[in-house]
Amino acid sequence: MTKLSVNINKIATLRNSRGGDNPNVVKVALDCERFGAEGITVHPRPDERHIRYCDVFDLKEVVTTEFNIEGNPSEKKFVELVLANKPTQVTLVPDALGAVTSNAGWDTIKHKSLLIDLVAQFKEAGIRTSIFVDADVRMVEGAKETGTDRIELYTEPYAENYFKNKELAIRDFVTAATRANELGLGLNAGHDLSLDNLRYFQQKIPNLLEVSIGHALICDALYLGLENTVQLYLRETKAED
Ligand SMILES: CC(=O)[C@@H](O)[C@H](O)COP(=O)(O)O
Ligand SMILES: NCC(=O)COP(=O)(O)O
Repeated sequence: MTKLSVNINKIATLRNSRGGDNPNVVKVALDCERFGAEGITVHPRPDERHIRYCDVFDLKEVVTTEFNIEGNPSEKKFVELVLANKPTQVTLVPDALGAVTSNAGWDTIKHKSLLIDLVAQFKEAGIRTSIFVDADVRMVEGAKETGTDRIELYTEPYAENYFKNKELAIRDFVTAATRANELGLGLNAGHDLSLDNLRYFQQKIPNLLEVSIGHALICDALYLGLENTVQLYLRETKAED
């Protein structure tokens, strides 16, 4: 069954825009859990444009579902933050410093030794590991070599092509997911998933354990309300054929 992890980055974006504490990210996280969210995801970036490092400590104290921290482990401060908070899962993302948002998965072949060391460090601390990868079988196989528990398929290319040709848009993701299943890798997915494209994705992708969704969900909540929106997304993650 695919779990829904709500990414609350954009709540922090709104909070930071006025320098105060409204909306309060801890309250929103707890409300999302109360509305049915099966996880909370945050992505503290080095410039703290939205989620701040201090938010992670506050959230760790109260989140009772799966807590997923995403970020670039090339930043020593990020590694220290994760080890200090010991979330359910850490998702390693190769973001360039000035990137507007995450826009690519790891080259798990080129960065194999770095990833092996990082995965070992986090697993030794009892933290489940996930590596953000493109829907590329070579990158999936490279991820397996790192010892990671899971991969997260970067789904922006799927979302971008969904309305043009959904069968074509999903093709590489089914191939990559099938290979991950064969290798015994747990399978997550995220980036630009939405109420439009989520049901088809989760129905076609074998053994999808988790989707982490933020931007579209928070945008939808502006019109549909947060409780209703969380439950609409939950329904899409559980929809049978
Ligand atoms: C890794 C990924 O695709 C997203 O989880 C990312 O967290 C989005 O980051 P922004 O919210 O900063 O766009
Ligand atoms: N890992 C994907 C995530 O957490 C949220 O991505 P998005 O839905 O904000 O694009």
